[in-house]
Amino acid sequence: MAVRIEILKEDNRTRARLGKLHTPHGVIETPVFMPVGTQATVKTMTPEELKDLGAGIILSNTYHLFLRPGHELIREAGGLHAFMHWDGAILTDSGGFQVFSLGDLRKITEEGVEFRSHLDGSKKFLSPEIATQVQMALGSDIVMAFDECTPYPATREYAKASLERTTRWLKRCQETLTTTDRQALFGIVQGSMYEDLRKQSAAEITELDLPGYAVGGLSVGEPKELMYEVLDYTVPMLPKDKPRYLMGVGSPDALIEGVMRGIDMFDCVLPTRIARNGTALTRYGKLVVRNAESAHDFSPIDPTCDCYTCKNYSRAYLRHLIKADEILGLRLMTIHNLRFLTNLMSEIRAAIKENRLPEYREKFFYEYGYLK
Ligand SMILES: CNc1nc2cc(C(N)=O)ccc2[nH]1
Ligand SMILES: [Zn+2]
Repeated sequence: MAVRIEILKEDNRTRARLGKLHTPHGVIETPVFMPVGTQATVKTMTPEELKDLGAGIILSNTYHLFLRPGHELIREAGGLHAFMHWDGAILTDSGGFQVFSLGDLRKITEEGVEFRSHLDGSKKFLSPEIATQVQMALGSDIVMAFDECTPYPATREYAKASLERTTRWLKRCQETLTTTDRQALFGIVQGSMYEDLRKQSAAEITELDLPGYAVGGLSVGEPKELMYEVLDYTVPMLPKDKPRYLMGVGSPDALIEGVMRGIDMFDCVLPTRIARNGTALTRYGKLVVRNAESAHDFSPIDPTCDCYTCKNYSRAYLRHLIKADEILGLRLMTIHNLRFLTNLMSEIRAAIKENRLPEYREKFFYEYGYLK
């Protein structure tokens, strides 16, 4: 079954859209934040807990599963859904980004990328064909094209050569897939921070009439204002009737700004990663529960939050668990941060529905402390 988006409403003052993403493993309301489950698990969460938190789609990483336990084992298990007991939707990244940021990079050729595993230093090779075949073995619902996430900053020359190779690699990914499976392949627009190169990449990628498009090459160290500027001119280059996915984003403010600019899907490791080191997201900004200020604070992280953690545990107890390196601390903080984000996204969807997204942004940014 093809992956497609049903646009329910276009905001009248911004580029935001309210939609439903139809996938072989369920229909997901958009805009949506996808929790990251890099190694076939959203760290410390059971699939049932993820469902209770409101998650309908998660991201998993080809690079990590290719290295361990290997895609053949997961195929043998009946695919990633069966292997990890998750019956919601799964989007898999292609491994391109990790190869450039995790593996000990050896060399990029037209054929693909040779690298050393970050696990044991052994030589590995990923190509558009291999990355696509791995994702098919995993049985993911949304397959990301094998691309080069152009580093930041990049010269125009490098960015141009890089985006053109990404387009050639995308065509090779497409050729690897059967006609049916092509309905799961999302292309990724590159072009770094150059408007004309983004235009070239978007034109080349959208020519292939894919089921969805990602904006890549962002959240790679550039200032947030620059990311927003690139989105301002790049998103309108993408077809309105297809899902738009902003990779690696983000923080609450970036989620709202991305939605305002027409993005439907987001993923980011930050909320679950900072949870495990004791930082909670709240509507009033970040709360570092491991700080001394929480030691005698017997109130919840956020009294307005409906999550299991805020209903049953105090900041003092969470601080104790985190400082004592207790596993329950990792779990309770993750539950809160994921629930915070699914609540944020449903508040954003309600604001779009009721034509009050700009006002919602103002209120959120003021409370969150972004507008002094
Ligand atoms: C955390 N930032 C981030 N930027 C990304 C860009 C890509 C990409 N393929 O351009 C993939 C994952 C990414 N994660
Ligand atoms: Zn909570």
